[in-house]
Amino acid sequence: MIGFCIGVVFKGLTYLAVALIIYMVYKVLYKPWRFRQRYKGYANVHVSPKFIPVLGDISFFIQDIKQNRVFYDHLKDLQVEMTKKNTDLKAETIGIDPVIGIVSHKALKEVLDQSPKKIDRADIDNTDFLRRARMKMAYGCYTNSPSTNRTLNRRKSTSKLFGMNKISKHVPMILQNSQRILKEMKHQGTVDIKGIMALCLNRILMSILLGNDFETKIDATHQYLCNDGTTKQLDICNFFAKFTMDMTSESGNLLTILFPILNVTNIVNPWKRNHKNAITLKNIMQQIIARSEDKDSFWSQISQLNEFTDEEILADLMIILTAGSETSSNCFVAILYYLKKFPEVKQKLIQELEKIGITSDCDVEKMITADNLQECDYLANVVREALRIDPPLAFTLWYQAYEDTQICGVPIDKGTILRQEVVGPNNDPNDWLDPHVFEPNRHNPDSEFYKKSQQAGKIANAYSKRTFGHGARACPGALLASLELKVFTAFFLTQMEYEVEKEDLENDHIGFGIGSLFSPKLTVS
Ligand code: HEM
Repeated sequence: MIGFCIGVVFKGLTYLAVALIIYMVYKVLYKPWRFRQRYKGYANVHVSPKFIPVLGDISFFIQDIKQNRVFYDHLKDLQVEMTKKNTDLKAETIGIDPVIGIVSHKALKEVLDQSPKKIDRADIDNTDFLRRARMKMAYGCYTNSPSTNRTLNRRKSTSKLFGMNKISKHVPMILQNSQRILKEMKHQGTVDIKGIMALCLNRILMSILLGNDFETKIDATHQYLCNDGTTKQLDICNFFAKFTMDMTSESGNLLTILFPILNVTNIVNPWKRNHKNAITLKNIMQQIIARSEDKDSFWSQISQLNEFTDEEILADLMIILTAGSETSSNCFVAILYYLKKFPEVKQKLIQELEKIGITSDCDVEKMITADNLQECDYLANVVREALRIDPPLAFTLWYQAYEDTQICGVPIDKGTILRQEVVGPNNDPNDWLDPHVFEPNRHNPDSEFYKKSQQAGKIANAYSKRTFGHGARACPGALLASLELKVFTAFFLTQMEYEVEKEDLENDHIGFGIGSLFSPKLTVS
């Protein structure tokens, strides 16, 4: 009897092993190989020269990191190559999953013309491989769904609150948080600027979304389950920041790429622990919402509409919190870095700010106002230039073909996943003169640099600027992000002295977009 049972178990295990091998051969080797072979036949599609099983095109990102370059640096070189060859699309495998990158202006225009009927935001929640960490943080949010009427109404209800007239009233609160962070920075001396700015942005967004009294309505700290098995007591903003970091590393976990089922079921660590932290975070947010007296918060305004369920609003606020913190904070780090690297730009900016009275000894609350910042054209162009040269997201979010279609004559099957390229086109030497130089005047049509660019035939159009995406699902937070960046720049530039390490300043392949391992240490005084 025992022998019989062992035999059955052995047979079962053998079948399981064979099934696993067949699955791996099909998914890891055949499917990505087949995808590459198919698109190699099209002259206007870029396919990387070598087939690398398991990692696919992720291997190029890893190579960059090994060479002390920011992980998306190779995309700038690749863009030069692709433009020369009139490439419209890129067929790449992200790990083992095939993805089409929208490269040329022509391809982007064709995609937008086919949206939302044929090509639209992917059904992220219901596509196992797309439902990676960051998107999973806000399961059920509108961002994870194609553009149905309900999705668009949800998007509209929050986007309305991001209009200039609504957000400019937040300038004093953004300033207060900047002052609080500056105090913490001065106290620490040398700071991890990316981490500390992300914290600042978290506080700002929590105030706007959940209520300006959010810190007073909950316990001071909450138990966070760390990935080394220990626990930490963290306040809500540090909780959120740590959670975002752990979710980022979860999305890069090779097992997540090979077995998306782990990512969906959350039954083993680190997925299990991250999932428990997600539940804690949601509970804390629910407590704040229930207790906040701020009738002007996004939560209050949207729930008063009585159009959406509490679950829906909470998921949407969660994705806004995720989408709006690290993006803006990383871009501000890029601004601080580039101002040190290009001191003549910093000088010019300080002169412009001084002209309207924003100086080191001014009353910042009186002088740094939405109206005054509106006057600062050079400041606006500094922000635009940072967003161009080092966009926080190297690509847009995921899109999907909902019918068989074509882009620039290339067949795209129903179900294909797509995304718009950002960092390459933003730095394309075909459109931009000296794209690696931080030159705010390239955005000023009256400047000498702009005229020189035009004479050299470098004429950037809307599709050369991809930082916030294009189309009906482009970033709804662009105005808020730009305003925050202007306030931070005006405030921190005039209220502190800082030094960036020489090694970082001399590295021409550095960048601070999401996922970058670079975080310059700043010495603040
Ligand atoms: C410098 C800062 C930011 C950058 C560079 C940025 C960039 C982007 C990009 C590239 C997308 C994808 C667009 C697409 O898939 O076509 C996106 C989507 C989104 N962003 Fe931003 N973003 C920033 C700040 C913000 C802020 C401050 C908020 C809100 C407070 C925000 C909220 C969102 C949301 C909700 C989406 C999803 C839109 C949808 O699915 O319809 N972002 N962002």
